[in-house]
Amino acid sequence: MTGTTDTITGMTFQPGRTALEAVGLGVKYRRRRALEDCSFRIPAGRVCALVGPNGAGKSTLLALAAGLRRPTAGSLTVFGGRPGAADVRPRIAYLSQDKPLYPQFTIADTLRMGRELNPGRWDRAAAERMVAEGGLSSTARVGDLSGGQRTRVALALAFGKRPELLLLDEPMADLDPLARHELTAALMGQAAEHATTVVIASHVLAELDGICDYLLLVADGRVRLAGEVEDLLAAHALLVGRHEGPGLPREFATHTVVEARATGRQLTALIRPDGPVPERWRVAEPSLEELLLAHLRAPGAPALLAPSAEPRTPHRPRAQGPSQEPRAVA
Ligand SMILES: Nc1ncnc2c1ncn2[C@@H]1O[C@H](COP(=O)(O)OP(=O)(O)OP(=O)(O)O)[C@@H](O)[C@H]1O
Repeated sequence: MTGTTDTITGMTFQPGRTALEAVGLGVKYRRRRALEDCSFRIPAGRVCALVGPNGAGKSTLLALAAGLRRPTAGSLTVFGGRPGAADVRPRIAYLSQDKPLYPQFTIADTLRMGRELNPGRWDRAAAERMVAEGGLSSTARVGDLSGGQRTRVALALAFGKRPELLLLDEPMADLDPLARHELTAALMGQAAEHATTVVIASHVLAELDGICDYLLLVADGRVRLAGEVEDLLAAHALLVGRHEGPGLPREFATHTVVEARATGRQLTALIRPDGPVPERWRVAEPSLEELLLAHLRAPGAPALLAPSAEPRTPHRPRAQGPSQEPRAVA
């Protein structure tokens, strides 16, 4: 496999291949708009953080990518195909927030089901390792497990499928810190070993730092930031300086101000600099958490797509007809 190795994640990725591409993507639930005119691309082999406030559209986006829902406008493709298509679906593993499992099954029954549902691609060793590392007995009933233990079994099913695209909807929410740490390591190991593309929705911003090399920030159904974490961080600057009177300092006029906050006599601003910043400001590159928090607090800030996140398919808006109405989840 030809590709470049990421220095943070150790993963091999192929910048030319596209895992996910959205063009003018929209979803409406009856009258409610969950996603609107979203266009972005996630290159294959990336570990992408999907971030946004409650109700931003993250779960909707993951359900679309898993082929469980259809867009009401635009398109979303996975490895160039329709997510629900017979040749694409086996390449995707999706772990929803509610992690559906059969409570009456034992862990062994559950893994056997995984093997039967994924003939020819089931990685028994990976699935069993995931269960064993949690100290779980294969004879334990799923219904008797704690929330975190069920998450582990659900992840074992997802890993066992040996997916090319792993979609995780807040997978760590009910795990204790140690289990989170272990599962993150297992996830990264799997992803690095098999060059899996991972899209992971999470509200725990600190947890994403160091795991993810790609970012998709959505707010109010729209894409706000998309691209390599490194590039997005480098495109921003955190300024700290003296607050002199009301309003934004005049020297900010040439820059894009994402957010500016005054605390007493101090002003802290996250900007996208366009040219030099006067010396009176202390300038630092923001952390991922600072970048995300500033954008979450300032939903009106202009969106930014890195070149690698620009879709390659041209956007041709179509009139919406009855055939584009929402359909039931498969
Ligand atoms: N089945 C549904 N029927 C009607 N509206 C829905 C449905 N599912 C989601 N929505 C609405 O669509 C919008 C996006 O929801 P979604 O669950 O995708 O957001 P989210 O970013 O995953 O939120 P959270 O972080 O709270 O999980 C919200 O306004 C939500 O109320």
